[in-house]
Amino acid sequence: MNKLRRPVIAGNWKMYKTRDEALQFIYAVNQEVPSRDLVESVVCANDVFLRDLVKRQGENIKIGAQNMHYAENGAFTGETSPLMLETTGVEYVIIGHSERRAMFNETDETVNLKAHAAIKHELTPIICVGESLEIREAGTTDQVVKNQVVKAYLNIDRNQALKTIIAYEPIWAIGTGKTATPEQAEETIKNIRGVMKDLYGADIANQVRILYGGSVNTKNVDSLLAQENIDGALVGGASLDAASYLTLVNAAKK
Ligand SMILES: O=C[C@H](O)COP(=O)(O)O
Repeated sequence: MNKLRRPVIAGNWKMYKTRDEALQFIYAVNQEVPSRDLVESVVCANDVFLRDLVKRQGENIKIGAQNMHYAENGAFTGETSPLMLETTGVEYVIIGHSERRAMFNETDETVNLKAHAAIKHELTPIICVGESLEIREAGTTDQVVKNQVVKAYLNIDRNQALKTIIAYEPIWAIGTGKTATPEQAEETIKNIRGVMKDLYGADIANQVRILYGGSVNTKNVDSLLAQENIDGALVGGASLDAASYLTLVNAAKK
């Protein structure tokens, strides 16, 4: 792909896979994923067996969580804190996925608090933004996504911003089989990079990785990653199968 920035392929397993299935996946891909110098290969799994996966991860694949609370502890029944995630050894955490925004009360404010908490605990936040179909049809995608990005990065400084990854996921493309065209994805991601430039300057904006997510699969990955500003993918369904995941990470190799 010959990318300016090191590509990232992050699988988001959502609420799929038992512990045994997850471990089998890791055993299957450990020796097969390309060197980390070429592509950052990540899978984000359920909290219950994160520690088991981290123990068995090879040097070229890393494990992430799919969410966390922003507080270090407190009366938050059922939640996982950044301190707790730290003890599992994970290196990444997805923040603000549209499913969490839609079903679990995630807001731009909590996304920002979680981004701060992740950075503080040396977890790489994969910060999700993206518009609904109504917004795209109304022609206000750029404004809405800009607003999400600005709010997510409130009081995050330049050095901290460098430690983040953004995932642009149009809600209408998630799990629907309806991928944004490479040009649509590139246009919005270029706009996001412009927002980062306004916030932090060109040097930072040019280093932050921005991924596309939404029905990425082995057939469309090449055309999406061929776009100048798309640095990888956040992948749901197509990350569940080891062979499919390996095709995606190999496609993203520099
Ligand atoms: O986090 C991943 C996204 O929700 C995309 O899911 P999908 O690849 O199944 O459309």
